[in-house]
Amino acid sequence: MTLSTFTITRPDDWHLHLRDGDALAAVAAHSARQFARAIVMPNLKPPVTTTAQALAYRQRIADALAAAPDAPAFEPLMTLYLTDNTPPDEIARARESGAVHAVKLYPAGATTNSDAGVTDLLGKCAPALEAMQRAGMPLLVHGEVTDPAIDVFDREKAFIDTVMIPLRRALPELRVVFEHITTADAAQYVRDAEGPVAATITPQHLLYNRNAIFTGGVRPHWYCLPVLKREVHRKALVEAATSGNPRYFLGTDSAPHARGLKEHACGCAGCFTGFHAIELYAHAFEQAGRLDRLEAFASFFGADFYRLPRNTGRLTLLREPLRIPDELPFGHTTIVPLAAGETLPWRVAN
Ligand SMILES: NC(=O)N[C@@H](CC(=O)O)C(=O)O
Ligand SMILES: [Zn+2]
Ligand SMILES: [Zn+2]
Repeated sequence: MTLSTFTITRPDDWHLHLRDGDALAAVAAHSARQFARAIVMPNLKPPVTTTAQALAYRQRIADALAAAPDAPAFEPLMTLYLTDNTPPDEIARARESGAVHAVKLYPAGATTNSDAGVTDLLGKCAPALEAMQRAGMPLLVHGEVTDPAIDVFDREKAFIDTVMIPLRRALPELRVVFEHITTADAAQYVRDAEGPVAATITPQHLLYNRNAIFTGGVRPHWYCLPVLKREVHRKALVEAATSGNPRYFLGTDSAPHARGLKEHACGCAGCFTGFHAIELYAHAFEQAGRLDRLEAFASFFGADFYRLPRNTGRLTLLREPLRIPDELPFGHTTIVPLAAGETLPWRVAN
């Protein structure tokens, strides 16, 4: 039987870039329309490295939402940007604030606004990591090595071997989320590893393989990091996301960049899915014949990992075509959502 409506517990987004200023004002309400809460990434310029900065950023998000007409209630869950110099005290302050829910590792140079990131994780960050392990504060990981000698498609796998395994051997009780996994290797690592480890999976990595970046020409709106991989990896991610294993949960990695900075000689990495994320996931799960597993992936497993209550609100999807706009307003410019101009089979009911 083909469903015509589909209702789930209101989902959360466990990996979201909201940016700041005009960009924040342009994108925040899109996420609030779908999600009750989101883990908000700290890679602003300058990065959010202290609890005081995280609290100020949280207020700017609240202000942006208050200014947006009819944005539903939305709770930003804040994060800190780990640096070589993060003091253990800052972890204690973060925990006490009740507003900071995780600390993000960007290997220096790995991705957008990662210049202030970590150069030597166990060498420089051991005091902060030990404090996090004690406090039960999750470490969120952009899991790619930055060695230019390693092929860009192999950087996630190399990260598992050279960083993730030694990290988790040194700090076995540290809670770790392997963010935006893109390979069968990462899915398998997370499935089989001992201890408190989980992973987020984006809609683009469930729906597309790397051919999408090169279909008839170079397609910058499909370029994100970690870059899309081969079909065998996409299939493994679909298998993981729809498996019912609570270690895998929703994190869009919606990463807005102005149109002109994507369609550029050196285009920014990041797919903007904040407008239509849950519809993209619904499409991916339905294609896999597992729409019944969407709710736990989107609304239960992340909250459980973060030790937060599950949401009580609901979100209804209608089987009505959603044409993805060619572009959307973005401050003084525009932004192009992933798969602009295409049509999805589900859309969120108003
Ligand atoms: N995913 C991306 O391609 N880009 C993200 C950074 C990140 O999550 O790595 C961004 O902030 O633009
Ligand atoms: Zn990342
Ligand atoms: Zn991200």
